[in-house]
Amino acid sequence: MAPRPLSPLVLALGGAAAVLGSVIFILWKTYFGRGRERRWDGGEAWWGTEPARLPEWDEWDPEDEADEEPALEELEQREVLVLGLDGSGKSTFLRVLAGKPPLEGHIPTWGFNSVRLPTKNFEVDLLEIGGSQNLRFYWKEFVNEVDVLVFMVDSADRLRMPWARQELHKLLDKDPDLPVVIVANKQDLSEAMSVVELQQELGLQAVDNQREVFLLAASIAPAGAGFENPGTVHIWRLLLELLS
Ligand SMILES: Nc1nc2c(ncn2[C@@H]2O[C@H](COP(=O)(O)OP(=O)(O)OP(=O)(O)O)[C@@H](O)[C@H]2O)c(=O)[nH]1
Ligand SMILES: [Mg+2]
Repeated sequence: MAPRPLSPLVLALGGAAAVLGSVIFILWKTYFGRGRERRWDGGEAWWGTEPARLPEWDEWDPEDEADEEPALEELEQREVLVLGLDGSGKSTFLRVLAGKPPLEGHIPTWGFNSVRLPTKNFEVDLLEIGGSQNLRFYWKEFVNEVDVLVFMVDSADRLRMPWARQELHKLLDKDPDLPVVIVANKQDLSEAMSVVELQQELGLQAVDNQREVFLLAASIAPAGAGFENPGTVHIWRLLLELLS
């Protein structure tokens, strides 16, 4: 059968997607500005619910970060890309880091979303690109631009775990040196997969063990009181460790 010409609607959507991709890319470049070489020396892959070499939860004092404040223009920049399927909790993570309460319900990100957080020695720019299917195509354009990738997973979304795995591996293949923090989010839900299950389901055993890949269990927006999973603070501490 002869190939059919693309319908005007498909062409229009394709054009819109291409324009959206360029807009995201230009905004990213404008917002974050400068290209920079990464500083990674490599390291060992590590698995578990607790990040290695991090201070204990109760040792963390947010005041520490504000002890000495160099002038803003002196601060170096670090870039963190936050990806993951739609509804996995990326916007919630950025909101909580920015000190805002999680939103009720899922409001999809139709483009990108960012937050800039100053620390003692550098500023951290976190960029979320929405996880809906039409935006996933653009993810790979950004992985070479950043210092760390956070890949958010809804641990209770068992049906779509193969999709999460596929997208994750595309990104891992795109940049073999990029440190990756995989967040096994929504551990507060009863149907959530454990990190051991996720290690299997996400195909992480196959990842080169010289690569820096971390898998952290978290409940970023816990539905109830009393949860004890490491959450946003632990992820943040690990990011600071990797970015230093
Ligand atoms: N139970 C539970 N719900 C969570 C958790 N984290 C986020 N959510 C909820 O999951 C839903 C989706 O969260 P978002 O942060 O909007 O997801 P997203 O990854 O930004 O989605 P897109 O922008 O569409 O890619 C919201 O209703 C959140 O409140 C968690 O740890 N536990
Ligand atoms: Mg979002």
